[in-house]
Amino acid sequence: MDTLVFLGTGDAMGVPRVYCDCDVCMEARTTGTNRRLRSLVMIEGPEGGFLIDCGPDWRAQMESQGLRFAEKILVTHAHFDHIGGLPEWADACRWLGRKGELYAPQEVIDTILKQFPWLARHMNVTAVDHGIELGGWKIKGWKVCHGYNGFSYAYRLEKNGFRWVYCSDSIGLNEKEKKPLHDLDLLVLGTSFVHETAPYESRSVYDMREAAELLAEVRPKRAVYTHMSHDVDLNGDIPLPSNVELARTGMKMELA
Ligand SMILES: Nc1ccn([C@@H]2O[C@H](COP(=O)(O)O)[C@@H](O)[C@H]2O)c(=O)n1
Repeated sequence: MDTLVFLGTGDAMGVPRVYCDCDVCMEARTTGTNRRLRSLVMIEGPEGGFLIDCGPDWRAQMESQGLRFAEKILVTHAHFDHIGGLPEWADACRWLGRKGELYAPQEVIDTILKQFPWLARHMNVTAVDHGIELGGWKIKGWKVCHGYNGFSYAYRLEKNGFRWVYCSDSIGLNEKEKKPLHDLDLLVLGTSFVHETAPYESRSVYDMREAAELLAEVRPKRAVYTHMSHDVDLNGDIPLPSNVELARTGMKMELA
């Protein structure tokens, strides 16, 4: 059986935010329930495992699991909070004398290699625009609106009849972008805020009110929210649809 492990559940700045003394950030610094590294998940299973994304907390996330090597990483988009750990991964590949396998859509690969041109010396890079199979999962990606910050990709994964989507960075999806979100056993959705009050045109990720509307439309059996900022207090009483839970650092779920 495959397991999904949430190694990072935070937004681009993580929790606590360096500059912030709010209650959630202070709690994150002390007891730590709200301590959140940048969003990254690991899929583990008998046919092999892989990571989705490789943000700047990748090193700490590997250490937290006692992992010494990541062989395969699938990337959603080329923003710092999702690719900032790639140079450290490349260094690990170099010093271990092993090639990593990096997977992403071609336009994402182009941006990554422009920013970190030496990566290609230490890893094989594969475009996934026509789909890919990893760990026995049939995976199809599609481009999703990331609002003010441009675009990201979401991935739909299917194996042994279990269907789930990882969509960490999106907002205001149109009908075409929503289509692969139907008939899901699990939707992992990024929701940076409970209720984000910034002007819509300055925003880049769903908030939890908008996410509830999306879920009412696409009706996954279950949903997990991730990519959460310091607006989200895991000790608080956040109104959520009955089939939704909030991801916690280190949380594991069976994908069956
Ligand atoms: N072209 C860009 C634009 C933004 N970034 C980084 O992405 C993060 C955006 O945060 P979200 O709330 O939209 O997830 C932030 O770390 C920006 O610095 C980038 O790398 N490239």
